[in-house]
Amino acid sequence: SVYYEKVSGANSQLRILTVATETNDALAAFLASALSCAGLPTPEPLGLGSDWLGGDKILLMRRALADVPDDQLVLFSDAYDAVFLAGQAIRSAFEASGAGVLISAERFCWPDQSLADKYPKPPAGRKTAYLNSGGYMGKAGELRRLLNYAPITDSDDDQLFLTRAFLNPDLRQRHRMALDYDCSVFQTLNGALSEVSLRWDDSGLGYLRNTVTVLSALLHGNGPIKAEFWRLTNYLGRGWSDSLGCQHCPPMPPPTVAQLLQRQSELPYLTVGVLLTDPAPFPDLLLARLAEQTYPKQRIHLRIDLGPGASARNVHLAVRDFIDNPVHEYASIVLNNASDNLAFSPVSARQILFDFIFFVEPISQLTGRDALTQLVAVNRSIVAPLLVLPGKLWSNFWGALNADGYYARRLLRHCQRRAPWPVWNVPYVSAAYLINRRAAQILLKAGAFDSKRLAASGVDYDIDFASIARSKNVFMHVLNTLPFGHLTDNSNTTRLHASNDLWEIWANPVDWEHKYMHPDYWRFASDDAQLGDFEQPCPDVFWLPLVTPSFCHDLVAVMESFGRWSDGTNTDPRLEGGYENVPTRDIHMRQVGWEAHWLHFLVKYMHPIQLKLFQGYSDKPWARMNFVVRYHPEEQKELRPHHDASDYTVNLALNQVGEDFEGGGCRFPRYNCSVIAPRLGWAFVHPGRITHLHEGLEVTKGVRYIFVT
Ligand SMILES: O=C(O)CCC(=O)C(=O)O
Ligand SMILES: [Fe+2]
Repeated sequence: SVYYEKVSGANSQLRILTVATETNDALAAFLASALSCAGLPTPEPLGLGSDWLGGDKILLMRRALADVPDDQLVLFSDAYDAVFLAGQAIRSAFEASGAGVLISAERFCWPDQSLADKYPKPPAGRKTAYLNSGGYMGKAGELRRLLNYAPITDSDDDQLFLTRAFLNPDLRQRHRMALDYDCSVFQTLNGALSEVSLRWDDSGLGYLRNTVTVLSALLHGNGPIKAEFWRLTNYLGRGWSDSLGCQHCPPMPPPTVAQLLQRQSELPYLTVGVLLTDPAPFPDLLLARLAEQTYPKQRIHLRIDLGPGASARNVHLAVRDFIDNPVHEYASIVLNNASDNLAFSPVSARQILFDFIFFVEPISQLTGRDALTQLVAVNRSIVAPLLVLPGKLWSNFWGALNADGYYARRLLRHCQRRAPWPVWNVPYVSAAYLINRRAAQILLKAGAFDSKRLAASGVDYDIDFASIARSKNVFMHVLNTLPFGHLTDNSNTTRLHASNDLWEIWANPVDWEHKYMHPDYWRFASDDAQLGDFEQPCPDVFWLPLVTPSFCHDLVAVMESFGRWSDGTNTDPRLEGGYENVPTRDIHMRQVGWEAHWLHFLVKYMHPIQLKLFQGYSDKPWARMNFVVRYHPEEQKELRPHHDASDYTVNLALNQVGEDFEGGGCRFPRYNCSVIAPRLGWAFVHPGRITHLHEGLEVTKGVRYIFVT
């Protein structure tokens, strides 16, 4: 898609010829750049649909020039790594050069280095001593004669062919061949990156300044610097304006949900592929957030791949729950329980029948409900919503690569800023991205989805995928129009427990809080809240909304699957003294490997509350005893009056009176007062000693779980 408005009509005084065997994003960028420059005609691609061979470039040009009038000015440029920066300047620069044929110059002698000392010396201060065949211009008659100076076959090297002509003094003189040492038309970038710099003009548009010579008209990303070249193009050719944002981007705002629903039957079909093949923190949130996307589900074919990396019980439960939920109304749902060791799910031909494929990896949490809608609206080959690991310098795109194709630098200059349609061409995206059908077909053909080839290569699949996309000129973009969501860190995600997300309290605190902190907790923890805001069911016993039902459910699941409840006698080998004065049937947090996590919880979430409830007790809380108690009429049904060995005790209800059990509660005899209707996910907090003797009341039916600390 080209969104440029043509600034002026074609210039009959110049024709631009290029060779392009296939259409791709690089060719589109080349064409679009010409359209964005005043005074340039639309480039004419030669050779579309044919196979690529070096000598073809010369042969195709000879053929194309055959019927062009002799005095027609013609510019040839490579198509896949070049963009125009200026239009009118080309003609004047050519005329000023006085050359019959002006040829692009670069810093490296290639492909035959032994020819280097045959070259004439460049003017003082110029390092572009050697010929580059990616760009040249001249009158058609002159070019035709030059290109026919010797026979060439399609497998010959075009640069060598032109080099030999240039190094022949007779030919050089006859055709008045000159290298563009000043880069006045042809700016080659290989080896010159440190000598060009991005500048901003008065209207905020980016342009490139060559610090040695001049402003050039045609930028050529020759050699192995493609990622740097495409990075620069984000800002050039009216690509970015400081005030207006992305200029390559569609001028309209994205469609609203209402508009979408109106034209639902015209909307493209999507395959959404959720790749739960690696450890997946918060799989339930991931799926729920996907289900909350505004893009109409009737246009989405959902495919979930479960791989060995996601073997955790909670992942399977989340997927089961999600698929069993009938409200989703997807066009189809397929669950693929991969038994083999696939690193990356293959894309089937069937999926490519649809207009787009959206890949979602286990570390993507798409909280922005319009993400899919906007990605579809920008319709790029590959486009990723910008996702960042909260509070960390880790994102799902990279701004630059090292020589091995791995991470070198994250940031583009402006990508962190939201503006109308900022779409950035980047050398690597991951975690969540939309691929349009045309790009998917190219990538499929190139083997990007071939898991056997990938496994044999031993390369990480994201690195492999991005490098294939780059090699095929399938551009990867990152979009930053909305807060689309965030990444999770799954590098230490455990799969050992019944409810692994509880263990994510350090690695992924944002989602942890979303899933596990009671939504009303924050009100009580805020600076405004005071002692008087806490309900007191009994004197100096304070109600506190602390955690969600999910927390309660998950913790009970962990305990029950662990299963080694104490026997309720006074002998307790888990304690230092081996003796428990007031035993309960319980499991300690330490036994399930979640003690440090809970102690962290106390410091992070109980400390602010403690400061309000017990003025002057400003030390960070710590607890020796952290355990879940199970009361059951036939096991332990009550607990005799006692004091706790604590300054204060937190007693958290993990299930619900009336539903899960009858009876129970906690009685404080000194006040003749009981907390008999514990609220799920709420804790009551009371002093442990002296005044707050307390007892656990009898459970008459069912099972009561509490978490005491
Ligand atoms: O059953 C209750 O709520 C009281 C539990 C208790 O006091 C304890 O475990 O120390
Ligand atoms: Fe107690």
